[in-house]
Amino acid sequence: MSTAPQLVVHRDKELMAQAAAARLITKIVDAQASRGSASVVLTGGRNGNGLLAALAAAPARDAVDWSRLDLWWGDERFLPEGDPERNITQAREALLDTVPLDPKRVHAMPASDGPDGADVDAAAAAYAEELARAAGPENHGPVPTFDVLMLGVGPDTHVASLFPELPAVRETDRTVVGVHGAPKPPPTRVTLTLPAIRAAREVWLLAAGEDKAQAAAIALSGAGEIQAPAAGAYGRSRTLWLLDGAAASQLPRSLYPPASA
Ligand SMILES: O=C1O[C@H](COP(=O)(O)O)[C@@H](O)[C@H](O)[C@H]1O
Repeated sequence: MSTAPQLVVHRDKELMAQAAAARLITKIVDAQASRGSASVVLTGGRNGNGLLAALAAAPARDAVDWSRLDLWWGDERFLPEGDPERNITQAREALLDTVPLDPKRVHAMPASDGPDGADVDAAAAAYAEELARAAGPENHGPVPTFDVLMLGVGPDTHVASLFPELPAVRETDRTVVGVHGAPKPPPTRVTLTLPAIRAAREVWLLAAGEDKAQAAAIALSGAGEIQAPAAGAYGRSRTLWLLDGAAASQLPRSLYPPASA
């Protein structure tokens, strides 16, 4: 069942990143207190990396037990290990190299020079198996119940590497698929599918900047998920849109009324 989106609009993208980082720290600490460990799915893109950089700069980051955190990715650009355009390379630079993570709990999506070579579909299947191995009987299917799954929203409403009208966004069975011919470079990618995204307890969609305004308005105004993939991203218990004022500027008044004078 879908959870209705809740909106939080911050003044600007810096404040949004700082507030989202604070929110994430609290979620991780709470999950570790109640379940022993936490699992978070990271996103690439400007807003996702902004959040990680804000987290790296937050003194409260020391409240997290980094050794009891599983990190997964929502999507990856299918490029060689260490390529500066890979989402994990950017995440390492922004945060991961500065905190004491357990390397066994950092679940990178495969690279194009990994065990499956340039076969992106085999790489996607391998990641699906890794997720399935991590899922326990308490989970609802072949993916763990992630505590928080974050998604950047592209100006075309794409989330992860689910682009409008491409086959990946229509996938109802597999949890991870290879993407061929993405409109945003690089064309070859690996992505979680909507069913895998919806296994998360909380899904957070990050949208800051004027170039996200139209996408946010479309996705939050009842568009279909095939045309607007962000509209199909929701969590089991919560779906949270974290926006800045610029990204919220085209939302219908019923969703985001103008502040009273
Ligand atoms: O290519 C990608 O783009 C989206 C959105 O990125 P942004 O820079 O427009 O915020 C991102 O969420 C995704 O993970 C990434 O692979």
